[in-house]
Amino acid sequence: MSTVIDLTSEGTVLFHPDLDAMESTCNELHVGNSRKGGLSDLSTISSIVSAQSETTSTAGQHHLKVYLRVRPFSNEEVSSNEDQGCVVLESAQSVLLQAPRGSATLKISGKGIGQALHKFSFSQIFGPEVDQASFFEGTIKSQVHDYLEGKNALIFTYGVTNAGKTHTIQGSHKDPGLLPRALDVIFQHINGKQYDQMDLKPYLSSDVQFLDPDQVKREKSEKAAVFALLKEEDDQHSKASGSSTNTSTSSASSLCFSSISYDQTVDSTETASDKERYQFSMWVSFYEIYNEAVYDLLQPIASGKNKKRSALRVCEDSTGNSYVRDLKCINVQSSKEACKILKIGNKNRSAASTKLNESSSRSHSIFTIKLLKIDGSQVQTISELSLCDLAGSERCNKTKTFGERLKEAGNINNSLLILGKCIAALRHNHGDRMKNNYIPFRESKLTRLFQSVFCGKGRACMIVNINQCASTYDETLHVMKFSAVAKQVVQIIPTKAIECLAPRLVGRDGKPLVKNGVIDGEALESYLSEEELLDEEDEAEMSILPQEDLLNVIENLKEKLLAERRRNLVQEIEIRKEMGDAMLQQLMESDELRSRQMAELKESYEEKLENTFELYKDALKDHAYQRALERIEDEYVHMDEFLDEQRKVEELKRKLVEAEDRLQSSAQRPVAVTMERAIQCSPEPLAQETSADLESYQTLYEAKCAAENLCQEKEVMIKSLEKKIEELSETLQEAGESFLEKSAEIETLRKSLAGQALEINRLRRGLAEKDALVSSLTEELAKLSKGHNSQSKPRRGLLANIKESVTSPRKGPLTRTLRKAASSSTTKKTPFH
Ligand SMILES: Nc1ncnc2c1ncn2[C@@H]1O[C@H](COP(=O)(O)OP(=O)(O)OP(=O)(O)O)[C@@H](O)[C@H]1O
Repeated sequence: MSTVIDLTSEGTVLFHPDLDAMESTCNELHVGNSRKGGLSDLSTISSIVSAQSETTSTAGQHHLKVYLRVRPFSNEEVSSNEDQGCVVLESAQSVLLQAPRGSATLKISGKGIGQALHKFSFSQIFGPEVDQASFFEGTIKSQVHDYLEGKNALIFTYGVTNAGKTHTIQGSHKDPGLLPRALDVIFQHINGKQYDQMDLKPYLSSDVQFLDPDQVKREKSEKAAVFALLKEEDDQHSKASGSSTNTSTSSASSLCFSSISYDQTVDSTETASDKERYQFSMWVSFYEIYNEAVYDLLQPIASGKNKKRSALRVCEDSTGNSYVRDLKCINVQSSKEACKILKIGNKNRSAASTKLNESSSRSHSIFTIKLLKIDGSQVQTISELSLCDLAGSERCNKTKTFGERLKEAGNINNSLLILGKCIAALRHNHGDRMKNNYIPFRESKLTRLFQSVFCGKGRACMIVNINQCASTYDETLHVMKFSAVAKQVVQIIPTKAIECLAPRLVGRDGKPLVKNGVIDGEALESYLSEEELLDEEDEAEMSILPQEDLLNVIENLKEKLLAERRRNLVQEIEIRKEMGDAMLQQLMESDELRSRQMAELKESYEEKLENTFELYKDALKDHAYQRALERIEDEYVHMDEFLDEQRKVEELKRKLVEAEDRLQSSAQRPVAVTMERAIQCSPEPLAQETSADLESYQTLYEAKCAAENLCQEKEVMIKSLEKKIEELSETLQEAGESFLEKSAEIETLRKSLAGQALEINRLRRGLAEKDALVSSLTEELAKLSKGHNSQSKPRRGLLANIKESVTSPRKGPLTRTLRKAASSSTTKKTPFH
């Protein structure tokens, strides 16, 4: 597919949402077919694109930063001839990709599809020689500083397996990556200003929960339990190795760092006294999205073969922001503690083997750091920094996956595809303000969780990791095309972001604690989404409610349920009716269209037939006329010549008659003998007379011979004329036969037309039957819906359970829900302090 670069539009490129079509800013060059100066031409386009990209970043608008990191070759790669110069770093912003021998790209470019050379531009490119510290400095350091100022940030890595994503995010013990470095910057900033109580905790997507002493106790024991996981592992390691030295090189067990130093100056508008006033509380969580299910990486994995990890739900709060429900969020007091959390999570991370990389991670892992900025007992801001290590972006065919692995690969590809679609739609919407394309955030867990950042609640930054291996060139090219689109995304971040992010403080059960200084129970309804409300009620204690209250609650719920069902049913009927109408309309339209098309077809066939018939007739006439002309030309004798000849023949005939007469008069003497004798011995007068006769005879004889010759010639001519006439008549006969054949053909075509007309009639009849069927179905549907309305039979499920909970002393979750609901309705309003 070729790149379409449209320099007239603001976004400069047109593209398909499909990833294969995402070739936006990549500038493809024809190898061996480049016009003179082609490279410079395209470079110009590229620079226009980048210039536009950078200059449109007005206040509040930021182009998504897309950084490229090229990892160095490993020794094995060098020895297996992976280095074929596929990646050429042109400058700090542009890179060339040259298809190597054997790559699919080169093969198809050889067939004239696509190109062998591609050029891409990035916010910044980091070559293989760039170390972790410089990479951190050049990429996310400024974002970490913004984060300390209360702004949200999302950093995600994208690339094929083995491209260096995990190395970039986590790094190793000796060479820590972005996450440990970010943690270090954060802790150096908040050092000495930590809020050491654990009674303020992030809640839902961006609120804060006030914990009572019991809850604080539970938090502490949960934290201890999580850290105990690492202790267990350490113990196992030391037992296994028989010494206290851990020599493992896996990132999961070796990540701990000690020697990071930075310039810790954080640009801030705050005064020194402001800075001193604030305290910070930091909470981290670590989870993964694997096969479209979210798992808490800090949840201990139950032992036993059939024990499955329980997946967490992605919910939305009343502001529409997604969060992972029941995700562990652990308070950390130092970067060391945070790193331990990372280590624990890594241990749990699913990483089964694929053909490409034994330790490849096929899940998206997300490490989130929430920072509360506290002024006394008031939470000023809550900011969130998420680092997401996306799963390898290679496609199923490359990894040769089967069964469960295929499903896994499909899910990875799907969520990355949805991410691609969202990015493309975001870019498209910005490019054309008139269009407001649907952005499919909700189609995958990953994009649901990223949605708020992409929609202005923070700044996102994408790190594209690539290797330079020839064998993964095609996948790498795919990654680059994806990033080319991402680079065009513009994020619009409200300038008053900090105020917007000021969190709400909620109580033990998640209810907002304050409204005009008083607890507001009613606000709870609007604050939590319906789904959330029910979920929260699940956990309420209900068994202590008196039976009467419970029955009331049940009645209430029953009424709500019935009303909801009625509403749903009406909606369903309406939708079905609309669909039926639409289908009918469509059928009618298509029938009309078909009839019209058939009539047009018939007309055009008839016209064609008539034209062909006329053509044949004309051709036959022409042919006959030409043949006749040819014959006339061949046999044409001028009239004068013909009359002359006739006259000569008449003359000769006359002479012949005279000669015969004379011959009769001298019949007693045979001419020849007399002549001879007269010549030899006769007297003079006789001789004279005889010689005159002889001369006359001779002339006559010659004339007779000439006349005979002429007659013969004429006879020959007459015969040849007769022959020609015969031939002419044969030709005419042939022409007549071919005319008859053509007429027969025309007749057959006419018959087939009549057959088609019959078929049309049959189709029409079929359509009428279908119409009848549709109307009968519609009637049936109407009847059904009436019947449904009148039936409205109660379902067991929820009500049965509720009733069961009333009669049974067992504490089920629903019982608890009702109890809590009832207790919340009777709660006294108390002022907040
Ligand atoms: N910049 C770099 N410098 C040196 N080595 C690197 C660099 N980037 C990656 N590596 C090495 O390359 C190998 C693969 O890297 P890594 O595991 O981070 O890839 P990945 O993209 O995360 O793969 P996966 O998708 O399977 O998780 C590792 O051995 C890593 O140490």
